[in-house]
Amino acid sequence: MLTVRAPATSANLGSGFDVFGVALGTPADVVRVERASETTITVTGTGSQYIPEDPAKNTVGAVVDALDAPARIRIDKGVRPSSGLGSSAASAAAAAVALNELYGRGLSRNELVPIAAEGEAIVSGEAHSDNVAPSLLGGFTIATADGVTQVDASIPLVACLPETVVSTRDARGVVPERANMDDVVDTVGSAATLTVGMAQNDPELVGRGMADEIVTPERSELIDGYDRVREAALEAGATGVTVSGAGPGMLAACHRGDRKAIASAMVDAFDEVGVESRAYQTAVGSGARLSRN
Ligand SMILES: Nc1ncnc2c1ncn2[C@@H]1O[C@H](COP(=O)(O)OP(=O)(O)OP(=O)(O)O)[C@@H](O)[C@H]1O
Ligand SMILES: N[C@@H](CCO)C(=O)O
Repeated sequence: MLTVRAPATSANLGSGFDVFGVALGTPADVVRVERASETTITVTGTGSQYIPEDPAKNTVGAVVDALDAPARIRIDKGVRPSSGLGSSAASAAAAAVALNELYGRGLSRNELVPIAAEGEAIVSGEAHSDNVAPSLLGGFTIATADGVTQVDASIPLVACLPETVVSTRDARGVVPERANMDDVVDTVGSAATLTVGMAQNDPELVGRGMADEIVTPERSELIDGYDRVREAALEAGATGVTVSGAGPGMLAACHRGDRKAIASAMVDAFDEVGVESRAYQTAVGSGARLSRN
C-alpha cells in the first residue's frame, strides 16, 4: 500500500486569480492506494459526508482515468470541502502522486499537474491548476497555460474558515467578464509585488501584493462578515488579507509572532456576526509526501 499526504492550498492570493497558489503546512488530506481491477473510493474525515464516493464524481476518479490506474482508494479528509483551502485539489494531488508511483508511470511532479487538474474540472467546470500545482510542488506557484513556475517560500499565514459553504462553481459565477483598465494596472502591480515578496520571503510585500480590485470585491460579498474579519486581522498585525481560493475561507499574511493574535481576532470577528469559524496558524509549506506502508 502507498500513502500520500497532500497539503491544503490557498489559490489566487488576491491579485493572482487562477494563477497564484501556495501550499499550506496544515491541514492536509491523506490518500492510501492499492492495486485493484476496479476502482473503489471510500472517504472519511472532515466533511466526508458531503463528498461522493462514486469515482465519476470524486476528483480522484478523474485522476484514475487520466493515469489508467484502477485502485482501491481510501481518502482521509483533513481539508474541509467547499472551504477555499483546495480540498478537492488536495485529494486529486495525493492520488496523482500515489497512482503514478503504484503503476510506475514515471511522470514528474510538473507532469502530474494537468492530470490532477482534471479532477477540478469535475467539481468547478474548469481544469484550473492553481490549487493542484502547489499541493504537488509545494511553496508558491504560478500556474499559466505554459506551465508552472515554483519558488520555495516560508511566509507565515493564518487561514480562517467560517462554518459556511461557498462552492467554487458558485463563486466562479460572480467573477466579472470584463475589467476596468485602471483596476487591471493596479492588480498587475500587486501581483508583481507579491511575487517579489515570495521570492524574498518578505511578509510585508506579500501582504501588500494581495490587493485586487477585480475579483475579490465580488467574491467578498459572498462571505458574511468579510469586511469586519479583514479589518480585525489587519488591526492584529496582518500585512494583507484576502479571500482564500473561492472562499468562504480567508487568508492573512503576517510575521511569525503575530499569528496567534490574528487567528483569535479573525475568529472573534466572525463570532460577532454570528458565524463560527476555525483558524489555522500555518505557513507556506511543502508539497505532497509519499510513504510506503
Ligand atoms: N476528493 C474530494 N475532496 C473534496 N471535495 C470533493 C472531492 N471530490 C469531489 N468533491 C466535491 O467538490 C466540492 C468541493 O470542491 P470546491 O472546489 O467547491 O471546494 P474547495 O476545493 O474546498 O475550495 P477551493 O477550490 O475554493 O479552494 C464539493 O462539492 C465536493 O463534494
Ligand atoms: N482559482 C480558483 C481557485 C478555487 O478553486 C477560483 O478562485 O475559482
